[in-house]
Amino acid sequence: MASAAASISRSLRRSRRGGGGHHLLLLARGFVTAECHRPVVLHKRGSDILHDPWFNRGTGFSMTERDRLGLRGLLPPNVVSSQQQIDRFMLDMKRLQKYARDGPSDTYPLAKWRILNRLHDRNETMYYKVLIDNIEEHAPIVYTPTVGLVCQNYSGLFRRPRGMYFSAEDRGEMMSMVYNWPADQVDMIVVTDGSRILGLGDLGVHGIGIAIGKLDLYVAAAGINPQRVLPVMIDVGTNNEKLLKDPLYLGLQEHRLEGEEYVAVIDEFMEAVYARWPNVIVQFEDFQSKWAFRLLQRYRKTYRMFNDDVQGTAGVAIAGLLGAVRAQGRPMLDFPKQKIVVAGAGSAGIGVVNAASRTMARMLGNNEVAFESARSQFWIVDAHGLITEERTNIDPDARPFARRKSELGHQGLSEGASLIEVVKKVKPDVILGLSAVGGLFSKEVLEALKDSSSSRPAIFAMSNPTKNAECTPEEAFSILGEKIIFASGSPFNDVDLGDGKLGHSNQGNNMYLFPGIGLGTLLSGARVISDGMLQAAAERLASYMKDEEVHQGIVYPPISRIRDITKEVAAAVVKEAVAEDLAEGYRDMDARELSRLSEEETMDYVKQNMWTPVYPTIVYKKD
Ligand SMILES: NC(=O)C1=CN([C@@H]2O[C@H](COP(=O)(O)OP(=O)(O)OC[C@H]3O[C@@H](n4cnc5c(N)ncnc54)[C@H](O)[C@@H]3O)[C@@H](O)[C@H]2O)C=CC1
Ligand SMILES: CC(=O)C(=O)O
Ligand SMILES: [Mg+2]
Repeated sequence: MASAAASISRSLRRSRRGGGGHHLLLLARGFVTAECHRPVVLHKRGSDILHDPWFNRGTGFSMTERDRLGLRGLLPPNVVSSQQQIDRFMLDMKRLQKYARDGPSDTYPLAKWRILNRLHDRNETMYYKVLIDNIEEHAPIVYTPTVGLVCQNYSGLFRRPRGMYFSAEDRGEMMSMVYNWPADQVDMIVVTDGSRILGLGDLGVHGIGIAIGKLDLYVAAAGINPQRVLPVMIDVGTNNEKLLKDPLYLGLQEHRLEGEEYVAVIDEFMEAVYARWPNVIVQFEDFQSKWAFRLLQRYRKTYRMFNDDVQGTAGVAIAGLLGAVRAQGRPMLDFPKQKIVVAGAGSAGIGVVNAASRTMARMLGNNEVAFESARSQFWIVDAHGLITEERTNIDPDARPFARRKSELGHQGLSEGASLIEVVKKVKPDVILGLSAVGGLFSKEVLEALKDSSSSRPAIFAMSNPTKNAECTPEEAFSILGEKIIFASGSPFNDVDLGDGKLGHSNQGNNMYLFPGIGLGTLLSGARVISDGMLQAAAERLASYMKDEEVHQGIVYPPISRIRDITKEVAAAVVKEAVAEDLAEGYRDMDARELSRLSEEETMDYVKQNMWTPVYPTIVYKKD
C-alpha cells in the first residue's frame, strides 16, 4: 500500500515536471486511480454543498448524486454536462459583449439585477437593507419589468440555485424531497409552473424568477423573515417550442402534462409542503388561466393559499376603481353606477370582474337583483371581441359576465364586437386592460373614450411588463387631457403636461396587496384565506389614499410607502380573520387575545412582527 502511494506521488511529481508517461501507463492498466478521480469524502449534504465552491457543480450533479447528497429539488431538473455549463456561461458573456457594442439594450437593468443578485447570494441582511432603503429604484429591477427580462434570460443568468424545483420526474418523491430544504420553518411559499410569466407567456422552468421576485417583496414590504421564504417552481414541462429545442434550457424538455396527470403533480406538491410545514401560506403565481381558477377552487377551502393573479389583482383593481370614483368628487357608494370595459378575460381580467361586481352588489344590498345590476356594469372583450351569451364554447369562468342577448340590441352591439366599437357605444367610465397586448388601447380607442360619461375617465393599462401595457401615460394624457386617472401594471414616470402640471402615473399592481394578505394571514393564523379577508385588504388600500391625493389623480400610494401600506393591509386582514372566526393565533398571541386588540394595537402587533434587516448578535455553540 505504502509503496503504491509512493509510486503515485513519484508519478505525480514526474507529471508536474511533464514526465507523466509511466503514471498514465499505470492508469491505463487500471492499477491506480488518478488524483482527480479519487472519491472525495464529504461531511456535508444538501444546500451546504451548493454553497461550497470546492464541491459545487450546480446543474452538473447527476440524478443519483442528487439523491445520494440530498440535493433533489434544490436544482433545476435538467442535468447538464460540464461542456453545456461552459457554453451557457460563455453565451451569457457574449450577450453582454454584444449589448455593450450594439446598445441601446436591456443590459443596464440586467446588470443591476446581477449586482443585486450577487449581493443576495453573499449577504442577505445587506441585500434587503439596500432593497428596502432604495425600494423605488430597485423594485423595478427585482420585480416588474426587469424580472420578466431576467426570466427570459434565465439560463444565462443562472449562477446559484434559489428555491426548490419539483418536476414531473419527481412524482412519488416529493414527500421526502421537501426535507432537502434546509429551513425547519417556512412561512411563505410562492409557487409557479412557469406557464404564463407576466405577459410573456410560457417560460417554463425559467419562470422561477417571478417567485423569487415576489418573495423579495414579501421580505421588503411585509417584513417576512427571509430565512422563512421559499420560491418554488413546479416543472411539468413547457409548451414553448423555442425552449424545447434550446440545448441550454434548464428544465424538462417535454410538453406540459395535462389533465389528471398535471393535477396529481400539484396535489403531491401541496401534500408534501403542508406535511413538513403545516402552517405555511402558499401563493400561486402566474399559472395559465385554465389552471389558475381550477387550482384555486380545488385548494382554497383546505389550505392557507390564494392566487395572486386572480385575487390580489382583483383587490388592487377595486381599490383603484374606488379611487377613480372619489376622484370624480363622488362617494364610493356610487361605484355600482360605473360602466367598466375590461379587455382580457384571463385569470386577471375575470378575477377583477368577479370581485368588483361582488363589491358593487354588496353596496346595492347583496341580493339577486343587486348581483344582476352589478353584472350589467361590465363589458368584457377578449381576443375574439365582446363576450356575449351568443358565443359558442364560452369559457365557463367568463359565462356569468357574458352580455345578455336582450341587452345587445338596444346598445347596438353584437357578439365579438371590437374594443373600439364597445368603447364608442358604451361610453364607459373606465377601460381596464389585462390582455397582455401592448398598445391595445390605441389612439382610436383613446379618442373614443373622449365621449365617456365620466368627468374623469380612468384608464388602467395593467398588463406587464412595460411593453405589454395597453397604452403609455403619455398616450393617454396627450389624447384625453389632464383630467384622466391613469394606472399601469409596471412603473412609468409622471407626464409633464406643461404649465407646471403633472399627469400622475399610478402603478396599479398586486404588489400593494399580496404582501399584506400573506402577512395578515400568517399573524392571524387564519386557517384559510376568505373572500372577506381579501375584501378587507382591498378596502384598506382604497381608504389609505387621502381625498387631496385622489383629487390629484393619485389612486395608489408611491412604492416608497409600501411597507407602511402593507402593515395596514395586514392589520385589516387580521381583524377580518378574527371577525370571521378563522383566526387561530400566531406564536404567543392566541385567537382570544387577538380578538381583544383594538385597531391601533393590531397595527402595533403587525409592526412588531415585521422583520427588519439588522445584523443579529451571533453566539457560537458547540454541537
Ligand atoms: N397589474 C397587475 O397587478 C397584474 C397584471 N397582470 C397582467 O395581466 C395580463 C393578463 O394576465 P392573464 O389574465 O393571466 O393572462 P391570459 O393570457 O390568461 O389572458 C389574456 C386575455 O387577454 C385576451 N386578449 C388577447 N388579445 C386580446 C385583444 N386583442 N383584445 C382584447 N383581449 C385580448 C385573451 O383572450 C385572454 O382572455 C398579463 O400581462 C399580466 O402580466 C396579471 C396579474 C396582475
Ligand atoms: C403583477 C403580476 O402578478 C403579473 O403581471 O402577473
Ligand atoms: Mg402574476
